[in-house]
Amino acid sequence: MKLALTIAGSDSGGGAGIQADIKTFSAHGVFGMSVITSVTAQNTRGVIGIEDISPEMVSLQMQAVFEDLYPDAVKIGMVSSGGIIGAIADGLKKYGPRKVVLDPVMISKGGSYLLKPEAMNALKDKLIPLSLVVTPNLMEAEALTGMVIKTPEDMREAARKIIGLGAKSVVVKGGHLTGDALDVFYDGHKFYEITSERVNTRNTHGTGCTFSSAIAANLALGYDLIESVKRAKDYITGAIKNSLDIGHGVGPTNHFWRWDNEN
Ligand SMILES: Nc1ncnc2c1ncn2[C@@H]1O[C@H](COP(=O)(O)OP(=O)(O)O)[C@@H](O)[C@H]1O
Ligand SMILES: Cc1ncc(COP(=O)(O)OP(=O)(O)O)c(N)n1
Repeated sequence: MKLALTIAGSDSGGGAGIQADIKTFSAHGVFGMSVITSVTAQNTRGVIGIEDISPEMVSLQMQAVFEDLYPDAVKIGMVSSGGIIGAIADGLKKYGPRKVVLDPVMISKGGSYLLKPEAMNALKDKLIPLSLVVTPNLMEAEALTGMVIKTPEDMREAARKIIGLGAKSVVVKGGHLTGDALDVFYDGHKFYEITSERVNTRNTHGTGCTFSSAIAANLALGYDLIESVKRAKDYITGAIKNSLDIGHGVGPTNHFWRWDNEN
């Protein structure tokens, strides 16, 4: 059995964060574990409350996981504060996992800050250099680079700049552009354009979480990085095509679509 760890926030509505990550790991046949950074009161309509876990408790959760169940891959999502980022960075340096996927979550679709603005520099300086791949959406790539991103060439330029921050590789996600859903992967040497048809749905809650945890699941299974990104793209496309019209707002991705289609 392969093991994957998510270090992220809890979404009470089950569509994003830890809950989306664990469902994604399970759908890949990977045993999921969690280090919870923050508890959000959230549903398909948005976030109504956030309470962070203490940095000390984040460190203890990492200790508990790494000193017994050492993960084959790690995904990092909502990290909220500078103190939590420091605790995660210290844990990563102490335990040394190599396959680390960083989804630099900043603001929810509804506009709530999931990363405190004053923690942006800590994310850049402490977590990006420890990651194998960073997966910003367009707004996150703009915040990391100071660029305005509107075209695939802008996405490639942003990817170059993010490699300049110390990332080993990057996927700039084009989910918020128009036209095909184009993601740009760059490993510092070569660009890959990974495209799918755009699914016409409002139910896209948790897309970034699902995509990054699918990359981590595939890395845990032993696929190389570019193959893991391609397989994650197939997974997220299916999860959006079959997304769930539940709740009264933006519904979540569906992790049971392969199972549903087979049964
Ligand atoms: N409507 C859509 N149709 C197909 N793919 C999409 C759609 N929206 C997002 N994606 C894909 O989902 C993944 C997550 O992207 P995105 O939604 O931009 O992330 P985030 O949730 O971090 O904002 C990317 O692979 C992106 O291309
Ligand atoms: C607890 C928590 N973590 C991350 C997110 C962001 O999720 P994401 O997949 O980027 O999607 P949306 O918020 O944009 O739906 C979150 N909302 N909650």
